[in-house]
Formats: sequence, structure tokens, C-alpha cells
Amino acid sequence: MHKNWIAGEWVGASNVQQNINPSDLNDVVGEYVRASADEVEAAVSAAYQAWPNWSLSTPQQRFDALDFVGTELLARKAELGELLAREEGKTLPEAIAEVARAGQIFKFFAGEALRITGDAIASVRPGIQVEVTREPLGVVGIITPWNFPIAIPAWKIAPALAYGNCVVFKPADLVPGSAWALAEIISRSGLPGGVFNLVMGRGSVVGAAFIDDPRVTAITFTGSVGTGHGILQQAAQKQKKVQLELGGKNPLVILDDADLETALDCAIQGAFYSTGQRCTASSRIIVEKGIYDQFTDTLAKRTAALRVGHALDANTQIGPVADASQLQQDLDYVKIGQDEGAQLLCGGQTLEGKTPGYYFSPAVLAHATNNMRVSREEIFGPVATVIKADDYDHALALANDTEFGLSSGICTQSLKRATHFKRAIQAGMTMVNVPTAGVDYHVPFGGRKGSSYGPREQGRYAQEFFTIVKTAYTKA
Ligand SMILES: NC(=O)C1=CN([C@@H]2O[C@H](COP(=O)(O)OP(=O)(O)OC[C@H]3O[C@@H](n4cnc5c(N)ncnc54)[C@H](OP(=O)(O)O)[C@@H]3O)[C@@H](O)[C@H]2O)C=CC1
Ligand SMILES: O=C(O)CCC(=O)C(=O)O
Repeated sequence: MHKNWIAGEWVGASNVQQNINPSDLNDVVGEYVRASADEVEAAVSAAYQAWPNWSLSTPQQRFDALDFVGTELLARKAELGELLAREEGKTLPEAIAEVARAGQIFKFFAGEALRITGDAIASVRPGIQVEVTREPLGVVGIITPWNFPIAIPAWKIAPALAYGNCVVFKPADLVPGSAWALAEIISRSGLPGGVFNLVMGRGSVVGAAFIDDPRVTAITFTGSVGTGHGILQQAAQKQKKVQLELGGKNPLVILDDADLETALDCAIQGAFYSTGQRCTASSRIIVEKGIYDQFTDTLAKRTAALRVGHALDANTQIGPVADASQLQQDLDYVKIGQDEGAQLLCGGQTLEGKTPGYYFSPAVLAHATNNMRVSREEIFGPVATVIKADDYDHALALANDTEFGLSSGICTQSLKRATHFKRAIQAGMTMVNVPTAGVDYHVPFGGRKGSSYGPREQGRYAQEFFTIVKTAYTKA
């Protein structure tokens, strides 16, 4: 049985939940203890008490702990990748790559702990020196979703610790296994007790309890728009710092002059890999009218040929959907799209696997318009709409006509159009001849409009959220 890590000890025995493999519903990945409200309280207390000392820890101490975690994640990526694939349904190569990404993130932020800098600025008054420094926030509450069970925790926990904060971490209830494995490595990394705490369980119990606690200074959350907005309201009343990464309805624009193979690769990778369960997925494919029919026909043929199956099967390209409710959501949206007048060219159905699981064939909804619900709401599955554009200007206008603004992309051979698109698209990230999903680990990640709130995650920009600035004036 896998317990919670609170104040430097493994605790909890009651309220055990089973972690079920979405590729094989008979496979129990493990048993994990859900934290009680008292245990959440204990985790917050431990973090709050550990913080004064940890905030004064040396960059070397922080480097050593984070580097230890990164090294072990990289060394165990095959084993932990298998665990991740079993609990979330990502294919084994995708899962191993995600564990490696988590390891690289810990290594990156180990280095960042050594690179914390400030400014020395001449005062406008004589004899005074001004220093601007970055200080840790205190206790940071971390709430993560199920679709990246180890990379998203890594890119929140590693910077929080690197910049001297203490952590209370609540992973998604659906995928506690990778989070527990990460916490187990962190528990051996040399951090003093209470600096890092794991509290598994339902968001409505565990997450809600620490958001209200005045000792938690900041909350970083990735997940759905509705939950994110609720957390923001709750936390803002207590004047907490909040960072939200929410949904996307990411456009991939394909112009007549695009290299067709590149465009197809970008569309299939971006829309369907990782079973489309990425906030960066290319869920709206906007195609210029000159190549619309050829592109759409080829896309449908290639999508229909994708091999859906057990995440651990070497032959599988698309793993199962994460759970029954997500599967139902995908099926519902395919029906909604058809009812709205989009044409289902392939997929959109449940499939029988060799084992009982949540198998769903990737769906292409062609002749869609941008005002259909399937083009406006996040489906979070392997379902893409294909929308026809009259020309580049029309495609750009369609791409920007959304409440979201996370990722975006264009496939074109025109440097002029690519340059214009990069400037004019209203999104936090944009890609030229590269899929909208699958980002680097050392550069900023985040969106505009309804997709994000607060400073960027990842790369050195992460310090904007995880530190607070102090200005000191000294007269010698
Ligand atoms: N932008 C993104 O990366 C993601 C977007 N989504 C979108 O969200 C939809 C639903 O997915 P779902 O997993 O339910 O997303 P949620 O937003 O409900 O869950 C994200 C995290 O928030 C926690 N949580 C839920 N309610 C609360 C609360 N009241 N207080 C504090 N924490 C809370 C969850 O816990 P628990 O696990 O117990 O629910 C989970 O850890 C998807 O279909 C997709 O559209 C989902 C995942 C990632
Ligand atoms: O596309 C990626 O690499 C990251 C996607 C992501 O963070 C998400 O879906 O939550």
C-alpha cells in the first residue's frame, strides 16, 4: 500500500483507492491512500514549520537534492515509464519520454538554484545603495492533472524547491502512481522533513482544504477551466498568488503552399498522439481552400490507419482514453459535431481491445465551422475538426477567434506568412512547421486569454511565480 509523505514520514492507512490500468481494467496498478483533512492540515503545518530554515538553505543544498532526483528519474525512466503507461494509458515510448523530461526538468532547476541573481542599482540619492533580490514565497500548494502524471508535477515541484519554497503536492486522483514514485525519490534526496509533502486524494477534499489555509502562500494549478476558476476565486479572497494553466483549443493553420507531408505529420502528431489528451493538442485544423480536399482525404486515411491498443504493446500508436468519463466525453462530442453538421470522416467509436479498456478510434470531423461547439470547447481526446479558410487572412482570423490562447501553429513554406503569423497569433506559444503539442522543458510554457493566469511556467521564467522581489536601500 502506498502512503502519503508528510513531515518526513509515510503516513495513512484508511481510505485506500485502487489505481486501474485504462488499457486493461483487470490490471490493478496499485493501492494508494487518500489523505484525510487532518492529514492535509499536518502537511501544511509541516511545510510551514520547515520553511524558515529551508528558505535559508544554500544553493548547493538545493542543487544537490534536485540533481539527485533528476539523476534517479533518468536512470529509471524505462521502469517508471512502464508504470506511467499502465496508469495513464500513454504509449510506452511516450511515457518513457515523459519520465526523461521530468528528470531533465529537475536537472535544469538544480542548475537554476545556483543561478539566482539580483540587481545592484545606483540610488538617485547620494550615499545609498539599492539591491533588488528574489526571495521564496513560503508554502506553495501544487495541484496537478492526470494527463502528464510526472512531467507536470516535476515542472511545478522542481522550481518551487529550487527557489527555496516548501511544497504541499496533490496529484490527480486518477494517477497517483507516478506521483508517488516521484515523491518516494524526493523523500531520499536529502531534503529536511516537511520541505516536501505528498497528499493524495480527491481535489474536492484534499485540494480544497489547503487552498483555504492561510499558511499556504501560493497555489499553482493545471487542469480544467471550471476547477481553475473556482480555485482562483477561493485563493484571491485570501490574497494568495495563483498560477493557472487551463485548457486550449489550439489552431493548426495549413496553407496551400505547405509541404503536405510536414502538414500531415504535424496534424496527426498534434491532434491524436498521447490520445489527444494534451492541453496543447491541435484540436482545430484550419486549412486553406486550395488544398483542403486533398489534405482532408489524406488525413482521414492516415488517421484511420493509426493503431489503437494497449499502451504497453509495441505495435500501439494511440493508447486508450484515460477513463470512462473521458471516453463518454469524446463520444458525446463526436455526436454533437455530427448533429451540428460536421462530417465524420473516420473514427469516433469505441473499439474492442485484446484486453478490456477504454479504446476509442481517433476522429476527423471535416467541413466543420469555427462556431460549432466542437470547434470552441475543449474535448481533450483524439477528436479534431477540420475547418476551411478562404485565404491566409481568413485562416488567421479563425485561429484567433477562440476564448483560448495556449498553443498554435502554421504549416507554410512562406517566410513572410510564417513571420506575420508568429507576431499576429494570440497565443502563448506558436510553432512553424512543428506540431502544436510537445514542447521543450527549458523555455517558458503558458498561454493567453482563457488558457492561463499568472506568470509563465518552466525555464528561468518560472522564477516570476515562485519568488517575490524585495528592494533594499542601504546607507553605509
Ligand atoms: N489543461 C490541462 O492540462 C488539462 C485539462 N483538463 C480538462 O479538464 C477536464 C476534466 O478533467 P479533470 O481531471 O476532471 O480536471 P480537474 O480540473 O477537475 O482536475 C485537475 C486537478 O484539480 C483537482 N481538483 C478538482 N476539484 C478541485 C477543487 N475543488 N479544489 C482543488 N482541486 C481540485 C483534481 O483532483 P481530482 O483528481 O480528485 O479530480 C486534479 O488534481 C478534461 O476533460 C479536460 O478538458 C484535464 C486535465 C488537464
Ligand atoms: O505538449 C506538451 O508538451 C505539454 C502539454 C501539457 O502540458 C498538457 O497537456 O497539460
